[in-house]
Amino acid sequence: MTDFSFELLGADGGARRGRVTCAHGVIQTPAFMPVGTAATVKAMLPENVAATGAEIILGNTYHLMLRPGAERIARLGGLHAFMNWPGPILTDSGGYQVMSLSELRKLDENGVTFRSHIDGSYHTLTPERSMEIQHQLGSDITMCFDECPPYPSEKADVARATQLSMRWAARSRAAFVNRPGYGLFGINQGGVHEDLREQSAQALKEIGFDGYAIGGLAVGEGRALMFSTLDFTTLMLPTDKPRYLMGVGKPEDLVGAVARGVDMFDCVLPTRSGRTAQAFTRRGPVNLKNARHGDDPRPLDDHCSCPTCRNYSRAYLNHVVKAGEIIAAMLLTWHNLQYYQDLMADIRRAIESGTFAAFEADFQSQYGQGDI
Ligand SMILES: O=c1[nH]cnc2cc3nc(NCCN4CCOCC4)[nH]c3cc12
Ligand SMILES: [Zn+2]
Repeated sequence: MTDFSFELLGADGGARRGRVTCAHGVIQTPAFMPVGTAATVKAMLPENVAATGAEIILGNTYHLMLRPGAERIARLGGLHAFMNWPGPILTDSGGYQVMSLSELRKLDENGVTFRSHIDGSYHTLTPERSMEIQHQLGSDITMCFDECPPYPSEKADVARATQLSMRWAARSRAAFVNRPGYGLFGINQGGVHEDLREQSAQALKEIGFDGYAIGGLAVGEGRALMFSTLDFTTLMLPTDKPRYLMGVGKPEDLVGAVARGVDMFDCVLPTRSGRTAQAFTRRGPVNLKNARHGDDPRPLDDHCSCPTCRNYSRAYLNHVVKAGEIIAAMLLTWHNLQYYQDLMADIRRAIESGTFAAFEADFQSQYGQGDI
């Protein structure tokens, strides 16, 4: 079995072109990970997720530990077999979703005790239990257990959460089952504060990880503050390891974050929007509920090769959206995932050819135009 590795293949300004190798395959970076929360990328068959060009998907520990249970998935052969996704899987640690989804009971040095949003049962997540669950799922990339402070927060509380997260990072590292091909990523915290980000980066580098995520962002701080925080944070992280910006984001966020040295992304936006009638196109988002599409025979995006754009008109999409038909979620989700993967492929090609700055300028001029 090959070891977990990251190769930096090239750079163009701050943008990097790389390749991650892990147990279940190779990931070209910059990469976007579709979110497969409850062992499914909603409204998509796994083979069709792969057809969009996605090479790695994200699974949520919080959801899977509550239902159907990590031990059950392990008994059934692990998450790859269970959900029929043979490629790489990254799982989050569960911490962030406990804070945003469960009826939080208590957070202390040991971990978090909470009630399930599904049936009210009590559960505890600690760094050790999170590592055990992610091991049972068989994730190629395991995330450290951390605490993501809300925004805005007093700097003192960001410092407290950051220092706790660094102690939890050490416990995560100690509990992680080392296997060739399987990696553990640390998560940099510190809010929007350069000194706290530096302390966190130092702590993580001393422990040593296979990749470094940037947490604590995309929590309401806004794009300008996210980008200004990235401007100094990515430079603190090792250049020879992947950098993963958690929960991001909109197409404009992806392009701007790649320019600032980010290699990996995940976000529910393309799939969630697919279920709420929003489609992404190279000229910006389009709401298919809008009556103006009712007689429009054109495809969503005549530059897109997905089945939705090859076979259906905007008029049809408007109809099935208004009728609440299941195919609406299928077609719009597929298109959105294809749009995100095509954007990442264009970004990778631009970095390879040393034209990323021109690509970014062209993207910004087109994307903001609004729909045709
Ligand atoms: O520090 C973090 N640690 C561990 N997981 C995270 C996940 C995160 N996800 C976001 N933002 C998600 C924003 N989404 C945008 C689309 O709509 C849903 C929310 N920020 C995040 C920060 C962290
Ligand atoms: Zn399409």
